[in-house]
Amino acid sequence: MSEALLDVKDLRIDIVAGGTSHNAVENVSFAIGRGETFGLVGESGCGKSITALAMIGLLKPPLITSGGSIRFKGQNLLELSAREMRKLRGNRIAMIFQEPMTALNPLSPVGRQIAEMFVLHQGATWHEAEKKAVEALASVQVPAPDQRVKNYPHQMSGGMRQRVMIAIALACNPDLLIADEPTTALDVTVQAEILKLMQELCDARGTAVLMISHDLGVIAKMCRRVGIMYAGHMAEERPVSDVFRTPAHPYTKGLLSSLPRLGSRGSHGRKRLQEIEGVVPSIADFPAGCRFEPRCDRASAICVKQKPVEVDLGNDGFVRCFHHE
Ligand SMILES: Nc1ncnc2c1ncn2[C@@H]1O[C@H](COP(=O)(O)OP(=O)(O)OP(=O)(O)O)[C@@H](O)[C@H]1O
Repeated sequence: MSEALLDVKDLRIDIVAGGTSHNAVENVSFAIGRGETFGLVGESGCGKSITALAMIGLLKPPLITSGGSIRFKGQNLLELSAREMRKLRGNRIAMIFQEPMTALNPLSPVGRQIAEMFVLHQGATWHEAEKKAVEALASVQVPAPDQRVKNYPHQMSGGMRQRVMIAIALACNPDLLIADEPTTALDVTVQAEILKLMQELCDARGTAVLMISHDLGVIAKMCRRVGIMYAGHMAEERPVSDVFRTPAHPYTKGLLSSLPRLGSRGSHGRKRLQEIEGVVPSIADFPAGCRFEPRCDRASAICVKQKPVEVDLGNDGFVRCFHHE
């Protein structure tokens, strides 16, 4: 990859409270090229969302970034002031959350919330910004956008609200869009429409996407490369096609074998992972060695004692496992 747009190196996030500290994310590294769509996948609680929040400077105590770097266009975001980060957020890096209702302001018409982006980041007047908001709503295929701009979030369906979130996120043509489980709260047909829309808009604008999901199926459709997280570690990171053809980490194998077969569908990630025995350990109980060791059928003595390091698999991929395939 030529110089990456985003380059996360050895990111570490700890939970520090009441005089104790627990590690939540450790040694997480990945890079995203300009215009590339990268997927981050893993079970609930593995640290996907807090990794994303760290990238836009929205991590709040007790969570703190305690190591590593997040370089965006060469600049380490962890060194920026709150003011500098505010200028970047929503402008060059935007984020779409799982539940638009919590991200949107319930007391403000959606058009106003879109317009705010143009005023805040592009110096537009409110008059100009409100005109642009209608165009932005049309670009996410909301019918009668000139009327819909006056709606409050509760007057819209879940799918329409998520379209509004996409309009807000893409208003300033960001270089990077972080989409954290953007369709999990929606029903299947709407999910597919929203993902297609997001992909088309980002492709057309050359926007890079960090797509976060518990669903490897969604990632496979949208992304070229994927990072598979387990209990705050990156287990494997590779082109999606390689992961499907030759999964290297035992956890990845488990994830793949619990994907629903064609024609069946499970809507909850947790159910799909039933083929891997056991549950993700809680943060306070992370094993000292490999964090997947208690659930792993290939584990040996070294896995109990030592943390696996990155093993280069070629073709821009690595795995962290002593007994990888
Ligand atoms: N504010 C907080 N205080 C303490 N612990 C937190 C806080 N937010 C998240 N955590 C913990 O950090 C870990 C990682 O959470 P995170 O939300 O990133 O997981 P995730 O992989 O995105 O899962 P999900 O798909 O359910 O959102 C979890 O164990 C979670 O309980």
